[in-house]
Amino acid sequence: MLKIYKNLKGYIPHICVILVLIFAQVLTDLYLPTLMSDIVNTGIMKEDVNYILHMGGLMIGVAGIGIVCAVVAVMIGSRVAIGLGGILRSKIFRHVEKFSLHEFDKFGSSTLITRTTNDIIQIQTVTILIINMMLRAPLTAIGGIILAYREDKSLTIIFAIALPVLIAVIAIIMSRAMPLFKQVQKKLDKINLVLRENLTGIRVIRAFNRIGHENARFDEANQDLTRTYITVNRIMAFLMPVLMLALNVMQLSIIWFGSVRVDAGSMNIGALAAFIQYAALILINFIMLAMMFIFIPRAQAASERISEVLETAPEILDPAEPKHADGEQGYVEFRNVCFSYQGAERPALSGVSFSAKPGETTAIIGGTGSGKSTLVNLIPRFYDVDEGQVLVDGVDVREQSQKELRAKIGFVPQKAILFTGTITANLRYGKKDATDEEITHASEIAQASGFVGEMREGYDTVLAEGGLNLSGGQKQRLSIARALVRRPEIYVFDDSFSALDFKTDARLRAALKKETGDATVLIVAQRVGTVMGADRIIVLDDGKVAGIGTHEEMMKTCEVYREIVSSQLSEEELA
Ligand SMILES: Nc1ncnc2c1ncn2[C@@H]1O[C@H](COP(=O)(O)OP(=O)(O)OP(=O)(O)O)[C@@H](O)[C@H]1O
Repeated sequence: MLKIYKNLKGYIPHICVILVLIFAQVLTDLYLPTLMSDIVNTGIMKEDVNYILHMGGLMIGVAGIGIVCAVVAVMIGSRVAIGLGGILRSKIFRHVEKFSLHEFDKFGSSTLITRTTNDIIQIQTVTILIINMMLRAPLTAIGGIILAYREDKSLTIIFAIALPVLIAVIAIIMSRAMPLFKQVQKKLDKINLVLRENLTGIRVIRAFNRIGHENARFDEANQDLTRTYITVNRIMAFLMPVLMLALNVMQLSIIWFGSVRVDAGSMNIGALAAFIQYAALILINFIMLAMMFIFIPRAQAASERISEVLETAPEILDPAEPKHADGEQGYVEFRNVCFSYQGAERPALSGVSFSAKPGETTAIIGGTGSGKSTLVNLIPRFYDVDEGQVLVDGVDVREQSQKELRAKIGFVPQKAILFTGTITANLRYGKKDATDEEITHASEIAQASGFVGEMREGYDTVLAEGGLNLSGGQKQRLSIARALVRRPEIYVFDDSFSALDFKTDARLRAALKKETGDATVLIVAQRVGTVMGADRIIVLDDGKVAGIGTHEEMMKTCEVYREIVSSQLSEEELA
């Protein structure tokens, strides 16, 4: 947790003010019983009404100062805690932005979201408590003991007996509750996971009639959490009564032994009244400290999870001195590339070599899982190769700045991802200053202008989260248009025509050919029809290149390609 609190550097002045305020409030809390003792001894015993009124007024004033200090301290404390939450959220967001896909794969997106939201809220809540209680509780308890000792030394023995017993009871209760609190955190994570999977997979769940199964899965996680919560609360239920019992026993003992001492003339009534108040103050602050320790383990778990994200170094970093590719534009070359995903048994790609030049279309075809997407993901350096080299414009991608490299590429991912906002905003995503003409032109080529024109708001139509209000094919076409607006040197279409019907696919490719005249085009496809016209077809089989050449050459020389062609023809013929 200390690591997390290093982020509070900018709030040091605030924290200093809070500490001063809390110190002042503790002084007022501790001063009040002394004033009351004076009222009893001097005012009431001597029936001096003026003294009572004077001291009563002073008490109200002191209490007022205490209240103001407490309120202002809580207000500033909350600001600091919420500020810390803001800092952490932005740090995680910025750090995660630098992650390579390997780190995303390692964490998974759902836990990254929980860590950025839920975990930070936990820390915020505990920070408010810590700021307000960490100093106040021990200071008041210690100050109370000292002042009580000053009022009457022998009566302080009651504290010496009661407090260790009390600490032992709190320690026993907490030692049982703490591990359960940690479990609660983990079980909350489980519920979040089930819930997220349910929300994102709702269509699949309904289509497969698995609502009952999912309900059972949720109920199991829910009941598990509820059971742990109940056990924790059962244990915690002892805390308050035990503390209240201790408070009452302590006060009873103080009154009993105190009155004996008053009777014997060794103590005055004022001191006894003050003593009772100090006892209450000490105990209440012990309770507060105990409460704080309930929340700390939760925040501890949350801060460990946050630190884990922040301490994960992104695998893909820019070189110290990035090289610029001068002269050559649009050259992509793979030299004996091998690549494996973390923890995978077999390499996703091995010994892949080919080169693509400007003005040429290179198509990549192969069965599912043969490594097509993996191959194109290496061009914008989403992952680093294990062996060999990927060169863009003659320079190894690892030696270029990621920004410069990616600026050269118009990437259309396999899953069309659009953002909440208008269609225009989505199409300008890769080129902020694109003109309206550029946008309509790109949409025409991507065969998107037709359906956009039919929408009531046209290009100003607001897309729902992830483009939910569009069909799969419409999303793909907008995603293609977004890449076209950029007019990059290299186009990468990762199975981007799969959701289009044959006619639209053909029209789009014909328009694309004219548009991408001088650029380098890489197309990943499943359909032979999409790749047939390419200058070069790379046939992948189980991560290895099974053949490279034109359609005609491949038909003659590549068995795997012939199999793909014949399987598709027969499928279409059968249909
Ligand atoms: N993020 C990942 N982590 C681990 N393994 C992965 C990951 N992505 C892909 N793989 C594995 O790498 C291999 C190649 O996957 P890839 O996505 O490149 O295939 P593909 O040819 O594009 O398949 P498809 O046509 O189904 O999209 C597969 O065996 C797959 O299971």
